[in-house]
Amino acid sequence: METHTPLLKVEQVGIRFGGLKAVANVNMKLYPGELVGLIGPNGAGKTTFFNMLTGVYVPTDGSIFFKGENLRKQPPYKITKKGISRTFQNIRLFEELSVIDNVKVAYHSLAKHTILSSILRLPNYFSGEKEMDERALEFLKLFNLDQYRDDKAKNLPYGQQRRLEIARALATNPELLLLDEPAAGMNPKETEQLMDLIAFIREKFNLTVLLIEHDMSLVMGVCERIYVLDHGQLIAHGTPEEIRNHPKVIEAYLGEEVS
Ligand SMILES: Nc1ncnc2c1ncn2[C@@H]1O[C@H](COP(=O)(O)OP(=O)(O)OP(=O)(O)O)[C@@H](O)[C@H]1O
Repeated sequence: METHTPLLKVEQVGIRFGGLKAVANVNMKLYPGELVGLIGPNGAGKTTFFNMLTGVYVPTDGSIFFKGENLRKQPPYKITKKGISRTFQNIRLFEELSVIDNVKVAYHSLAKHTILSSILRLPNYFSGEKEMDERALEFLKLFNLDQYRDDKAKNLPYGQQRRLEIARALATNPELLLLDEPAAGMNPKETEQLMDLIAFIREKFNLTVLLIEHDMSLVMGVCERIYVLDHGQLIAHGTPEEIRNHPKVIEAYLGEEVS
């Protein structure tokens, strides 16, 4: 694995909010095709780390390289175009839009037709729209959401909304997919199906996936490697087996079940 060039290289990254060091000295390498977990107790800095990877926050220290390019001060939309896509811990769908439109908005910027041709309803507008409909529908089918295509996103059952968020994140053609607690609020069966789906889309779309999860047992089942944050610091990284038995991890999760 170490012989490949990393897709993502994070060097000594940190961020302060006033006096609070939310994340400090984090190093991480993700190689193409890996499914890697990022775990840690509440408030450990996991979401803040995602926010730095996606340009929502500019790190106070360190560098983030994606395909060799420094992402410093790149705005979120440019980072998305470069190939990093994410979902959020709290679902962020366009609630009033239909299920299919939630997917279509994600890749509207990649559409071939121009604004003028859509205003004038020129033929390439219709062929472009048709192509987008077909592509969006393919994503929906993959996620078993096609039967809901015209329903408002807010009317989907909770578990389906979570799946729709992932479908939308995929529609921007990412190479790196960041999933922030995708199974939050799901029942065990939905969670298991979701983990299978994540493993499947990783293969199908040649993705590298970084998965935030609070529940250790869940990440242990699907991830090849795991990074552990606690109080903003990386306290361990390794295989699930190494993490399971790591004294610092056990200490950080003291009082919680490490399965
Ligand atoms: N914009 C901000 N301003 C001030 N403090 C912040 C900001 N964003 C995050 N923090 C703080 O940074 C720390 C890390 O928070 P973060 O949400 O990244 O943790 P987390 O590991 O994702 O937690 P959880 O598992 O509960 O989601 C917390 O103390 C949080 O209050």
